[in-house]
Amino acid sequence: MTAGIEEFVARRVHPGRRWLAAFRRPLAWAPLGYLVLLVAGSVLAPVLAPHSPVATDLDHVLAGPGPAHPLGTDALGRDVLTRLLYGGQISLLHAAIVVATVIAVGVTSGVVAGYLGGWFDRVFTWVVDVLLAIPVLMTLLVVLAVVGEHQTVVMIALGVLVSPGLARVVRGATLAVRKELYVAAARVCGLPHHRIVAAHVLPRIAGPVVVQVSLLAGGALLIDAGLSYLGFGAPPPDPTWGDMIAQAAAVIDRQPWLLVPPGVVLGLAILAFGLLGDVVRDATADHPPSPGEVVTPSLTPRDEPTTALLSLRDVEITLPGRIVVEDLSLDIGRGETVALVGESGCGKSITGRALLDLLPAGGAVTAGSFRFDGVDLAPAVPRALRGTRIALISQDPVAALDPVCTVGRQVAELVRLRHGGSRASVRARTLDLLRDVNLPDAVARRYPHELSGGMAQRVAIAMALAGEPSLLVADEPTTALDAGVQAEVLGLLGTLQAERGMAILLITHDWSVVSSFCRRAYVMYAGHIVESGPVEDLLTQPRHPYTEGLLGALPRRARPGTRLTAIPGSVPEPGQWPRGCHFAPRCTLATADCEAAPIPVAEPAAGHRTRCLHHAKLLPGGERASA
Ligand SMILES: Nc1ncnc2c1ncn2[C@@H]1O[C@H](COP(=O)(O)OP(=O)(O)OP(=O)(O)O)[C@@H](O)[C@H]1O
Repeated sequence: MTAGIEEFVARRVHPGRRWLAAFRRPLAWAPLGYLVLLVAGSVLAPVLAPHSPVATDLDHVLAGPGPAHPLGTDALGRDVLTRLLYGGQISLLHAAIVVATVIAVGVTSGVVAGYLGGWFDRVFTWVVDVLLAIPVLMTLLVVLAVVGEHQTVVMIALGVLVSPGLARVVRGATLAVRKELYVAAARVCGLPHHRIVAAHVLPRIAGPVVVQVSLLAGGALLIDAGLSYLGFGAPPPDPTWGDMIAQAAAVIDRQPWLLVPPGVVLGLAILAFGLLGDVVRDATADHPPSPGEVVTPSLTPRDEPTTALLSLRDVEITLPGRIVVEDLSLDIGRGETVALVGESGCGKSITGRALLDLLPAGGAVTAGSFRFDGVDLAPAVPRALRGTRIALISQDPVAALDPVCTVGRQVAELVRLRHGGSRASVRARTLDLLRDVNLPDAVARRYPHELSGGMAQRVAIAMALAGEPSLLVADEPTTALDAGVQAEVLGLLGTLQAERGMAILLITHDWSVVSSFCRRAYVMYAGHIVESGPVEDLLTQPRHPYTEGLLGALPRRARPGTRLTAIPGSVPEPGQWPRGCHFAPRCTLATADCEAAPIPVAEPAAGHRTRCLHHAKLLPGGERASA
């Protein structure tokens, strides 16, 4: 495993186990236990309290702790312990109202802004900036002046005023999760947004949210006590902790002890919320991974073209400010495996993503036609097709899996979405899918970090198969795997394809994968398809100097004693392409004509097309052959 992958996996240790580990420490239980005690004491105050909270004992005014009054009495002879217990009812309820409001407003708006992005996010950021500039206490005093007698409204107002801080944290965390491949994979699989948020976003941002909320709860208790202290709290005679502190402060010279019980209870409650936040932060921090496993390979490629399933004609794909794919025409038959091959940066992945309407932000198909199963799909693929008729697997399967869900749950989620049915039937179908990709049932209980690269890719394939797609876009599905596992995964794809009659667009830069797995291939260079045809013809008789150059650089095709040839230069960036042939600046056959105007596509042999004016020179006996 490379350092990068280790690092990646380290971020993906399942949080459930971390939380269990974190709560094994006494430090974690102490604050939780204290808060549970406080809540229980307040709720059970009518049962536990030795006196009524308003009963006065004028014979024992400002008494210290004693048998009749374990924590003493206040200036009116009321039992301090009783008032502490009852006071918790109001103080904790107020804190709970603030927390509930903050969660409802802050978490909801933060998640929506982070997940949707775009104009909503821009408006959200602007509003949050404005709200953060408003002084909370000053505004609260205005609210108190207007609706001071309605304490619930005051607490809701406090929640709204402090929620922008949490909303900003939540937005940031959601933005990070939204960029994860498994969220893109869930979208590709057609999961609705609310399900993606519930299943994949919220569990990942739960840590920061709980930390923030626990700190806010402590802060809310403090503000509530402060308001009571200032006389804006619940009206007498109902006790609150803040009110008790205010009364104790008034007689501090006569009975300093009176300040201790409410001060300690309140102080410890605030400390407990803070410590709880620390525990949650530790629980959601990164930990080292468990080692993966190794699987063994076998290869059984299949490829039988039938009638056209997908046809692209003269397609142009634009990313912000530049065209990245131009004049692209491509056909894939039903059940056919077609390769899209070329150097890095030629536009292969962008083409594959356009088929699923998954272009980067600002990207669009800006010209051409796009037919799938006889239906014109331009300018974009309907979302309903994603994950059902057209599915995607990528080169980083672990990143496409949600690290906090078991494999079984992730596959089952898609099975339920696609086919519905009872719990038992979803489970049976899930296990069938895993068996189809040669994974044992036990894998359903594992988390993504417990899988080897090959196993993770099998799971990704199982998830892609859940919708029973007619076309699978496989974007470098074996690049991250070692040679043996690579062959095994390709073999599996071949078997599944033969069994299901599914077409595959295999995006790769590896000619050995092309030759062992596909019968037809499209060679892509700098946004153009420069050559296409049967793989055998491309390998034995390339009709474009770029294809020839790629093949000439393959070590296994070199004759002993001869030097490997490499194509000089590098692929030009979009926007820096020549007007005519994009390959001309690197081509040894190029003439002035090549750069003068766009090059028409020629078909020198049936089904074998090239975008080269000089393709005849590559034939045996041609200029290149005799050179
Ligand atoms: N998210 C993006 N934002 C801006 N430009 C992008 C983005 N993704 C790709 N591009 C650009 O689009 C062009 C084609 O990229 P693409 O990823 O399709 O190439 P590729 O042939 O698949 O290469 P690789 O095998 O390295 O993925 C490149 O110039 C690349 O810089």
